[in-house]
Amino acid sequence: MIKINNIHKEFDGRVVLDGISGTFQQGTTSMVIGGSGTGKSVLLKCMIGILSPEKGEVLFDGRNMLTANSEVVKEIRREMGVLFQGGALFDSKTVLENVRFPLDILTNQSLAEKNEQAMICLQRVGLEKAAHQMPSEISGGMKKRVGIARAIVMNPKYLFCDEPNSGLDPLTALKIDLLIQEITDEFNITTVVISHDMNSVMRMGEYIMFLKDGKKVWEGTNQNIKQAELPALQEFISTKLM
Ligand SMILES: Nc1ncnc2c1ncn2[C@@H]1O[C@H](COP(=O)(O)OP(=O)(O)OP(=O)(O)O)[C@@H](O)[C@H]1O
Repeated sequence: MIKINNIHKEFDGRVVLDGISGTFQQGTTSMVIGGSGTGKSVLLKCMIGILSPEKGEVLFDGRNMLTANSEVVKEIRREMGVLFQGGALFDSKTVLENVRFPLDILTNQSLAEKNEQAMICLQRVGLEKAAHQMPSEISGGMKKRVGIARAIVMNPKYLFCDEPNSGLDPLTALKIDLLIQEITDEFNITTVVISHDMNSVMRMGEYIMFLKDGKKVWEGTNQNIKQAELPALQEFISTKLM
């Protein structure tokens, strides 16, 4: 479980996150949604430790990432998988080498062990046949799946996905959503997804946090989001479903 408490983040005196709190449960796909520039990516970066908020707590099963000693921070980082927007693959590495990369830098395993683990993850996302291809030779949806395989190669307890569907056609987007949900269930991961895509929100949002102007203005589930009476949320839903 990840709990965030009262997260504040400013850039040059401009408040971008204004006291965000919420709980992301284990084995659940949670979503952070909101319009452009409302602070979703900054929140994700504060949660994964790329940015430091001025105030607040980010608790990974009780361990506060912001005040923990460097050993604990390292331990939490090793338990995290991140799927970056656009996949963020290394163009000069093969698919297999991309997936193996976290093992290369974070473990002392032999090459054979690392390749085996990377292949298991590639099989899990249905891409074992593409192992020796270069990223430039595969489609956008396949790149996302490689990104997912890389994000799970260290058996993460926490999975963060920044706009996993951006740039994909609806059918491929659906497949990526299902894959993220299946993996979350199968490995009992605490998954946090940032998305603009209302179809994804309706499919995956077991817990949804809606941000507006750096504030959490609503939280709920995909079961009750359409009944929410907040005008800003209704507007967001109606424009995204058009
Ligand atoms: N490193 C930074 N320095 C200064 N301002 C930043 C920085 N990163 C983000 N911001 C500002 O913080 C605000 C929130 O940005 P953020 O990227 O979190 O929005 P978002 O909700 O993810 O939007 P989008 O859906 O368009 O990606 C924006 O006004 C952005 O310009």
